Amino acid sequence: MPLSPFPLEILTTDQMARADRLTIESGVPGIELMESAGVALARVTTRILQRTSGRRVLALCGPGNNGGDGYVAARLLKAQRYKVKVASLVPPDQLRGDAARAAAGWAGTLLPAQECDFDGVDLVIDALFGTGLARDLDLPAQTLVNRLNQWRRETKQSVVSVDIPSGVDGTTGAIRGAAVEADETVTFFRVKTGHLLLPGRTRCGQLTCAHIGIRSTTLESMQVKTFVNAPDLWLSALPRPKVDGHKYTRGHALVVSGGASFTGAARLSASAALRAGAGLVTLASPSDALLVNASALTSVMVRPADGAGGLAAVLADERKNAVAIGPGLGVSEESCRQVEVSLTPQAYRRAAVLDADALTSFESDPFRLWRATRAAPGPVVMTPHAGEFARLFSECNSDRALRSKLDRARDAARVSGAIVLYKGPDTVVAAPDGRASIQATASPWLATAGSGDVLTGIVAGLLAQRMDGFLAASCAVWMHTRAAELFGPGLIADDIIATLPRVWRELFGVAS
Ligand SMILES: NC(=O)C1=CN([C@@H]2O[C@H](COP(=O)(O)OP(=O)(O)OC[C@H]3O[C@@H](n4cnc5c(N)ncnc54)[C@H](O)[C@@H]3O)[C@@H](O)[C@H]2O)[C@@H](O)CC1
Ligand SMILES: Nc1ncnc2c1ncn2[C@@H]1O[C@H](COP(=O)(O)OP(=O)(O)O)[C@@H](O)[C@H]1O
Ligand SMILES: [K+]
Repeated sequence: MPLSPFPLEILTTDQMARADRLTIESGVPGIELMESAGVALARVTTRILQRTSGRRVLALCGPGNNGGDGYVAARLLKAQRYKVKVASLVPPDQLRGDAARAAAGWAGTLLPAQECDFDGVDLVIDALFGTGLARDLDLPAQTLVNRLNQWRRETKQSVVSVDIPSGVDGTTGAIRGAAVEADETVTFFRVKTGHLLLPGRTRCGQLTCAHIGIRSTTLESMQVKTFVNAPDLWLSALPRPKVDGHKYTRGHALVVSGGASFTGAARLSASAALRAGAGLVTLASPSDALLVNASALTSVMVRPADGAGGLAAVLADERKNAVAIGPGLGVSEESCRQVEVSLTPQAYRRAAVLDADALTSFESDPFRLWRATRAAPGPVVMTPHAGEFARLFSECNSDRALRSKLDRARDAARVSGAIVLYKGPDTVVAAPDGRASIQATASPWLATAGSGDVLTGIVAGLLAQRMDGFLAASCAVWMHTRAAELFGPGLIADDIIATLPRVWRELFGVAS
């Protein structure tokens, strides 16, 4: 299990441009960086060509430095006796700076991209646009990209994108008119937000991040707060049971159940909280659901609690240091009151996870919820999916073409004062202090009823063990995905819970 597939920091395109600039100012010539980028690109390309026994390469080169990388790789591949052609989107005399120097080093076939022919080509290098893409592709570029995608689908030949598939916005992950569908993408120094956020993520294919001589220290002045969600981010904060500990030192999570016909969701959360390591888990159940809950649970305790008053009575026990509320709760005024009770300021730092109906119940008055989340005594994690996010954070959700999921989640964290875990295949966790993580792997098997309830429980279990709220939410997302990856096809929500021990074994480095 790799601790992280990439270095942890994720950059915007502006931050990447700054890292380039600082490196060049520190004395490394830009052409050297471009040469290293071309070497990394040629290496990935050669690996694919050897695997597929391909020999004929077409490099599509654009007007900027991304095109420059393409020229360097073309030269290196030709030197290895591959049959290489370059097709340029602009007349080469329009190139400037390092890109012009790289193009001057190309001594082979050069055609206008609009006239290029994909027939007989084994692999295409997409070096049209990289992180300098500033607007939607114009029509000729869109036509070229669409032709390339069609050729790839029909022939099943490979496309390798330089830095980012052309047409994907490197910061938001949005598609600017049209975008290349790549089999592999080679980026440099650090991944960009647009590589990990949808829909850009689906265009990258296999993503690798190459070292080209930019030093990590260039990031020191930038205060990067966006991270790949991987064990490196939170492993040192992961709770471990202590030899001299007991169940109360591992925390006590309280999960709030819905009424008699909606109990399954909260039971999934409760069992997941236990598997995530909470020492004790209690299910607070309406009286009419007590029997069904009690008969379906063994390790989880069940206590009667009717409405907000009943919940307040159960929560009078300070040892219950994390609450999970929302799955199967029902949308109602009483649910709002139960959420407010869960977040009531206390002398001690009780944490809370709000999901599903705990969020939707505040749809008509989100500010009422923000008042409660802002006043809460401990970390609060909200876990909306896209629908719940749109309902609750309509103000943060505007300008979707310009503002990424990451930006919107950060705004939501700022207005609510809570940690926002915005679900989806590209789950973002954003904290009010500006930290954010993006999950870099996804398992489509998670798209199954109840998997969100399990995630809520995992977050609650980690919070009960007093893990930092942002790290607990990020870790929960990773464990949830990892369990789904390990289990694979056929997964239902219960299987995520059953697979958590394997995930723990991996994290603690114990052979299974
Ligand atoms: N600056 C550096 O030191 C390094 C940069 N590298 C490469 O340089 C790339 C960034 O280079 P650039 O900043 O030159 O940017 P790009 O090469 O991504 O594209 C910028 C060029 O495209 C034009 N352009 C932008 N959007 C357009 C659109 N929609 N339609 C038509 N033209 C458009 C711009 O006017 C500019 O001429 C990276 O992606 C990477 O591949 C690498 O060589 C590593 C080192
Ligand atoms: N296609 C997908 N790929 C990866 N993860 C997904 C996908 N679809 C859903 N998920 C994840 O599955 C979970 C579903 O949660 P949610 O929508 O609340 O479902 P439910 O309410 O049924 O539990 C979330 O963690 C979400 O990120
Ligand atoms: K590209």
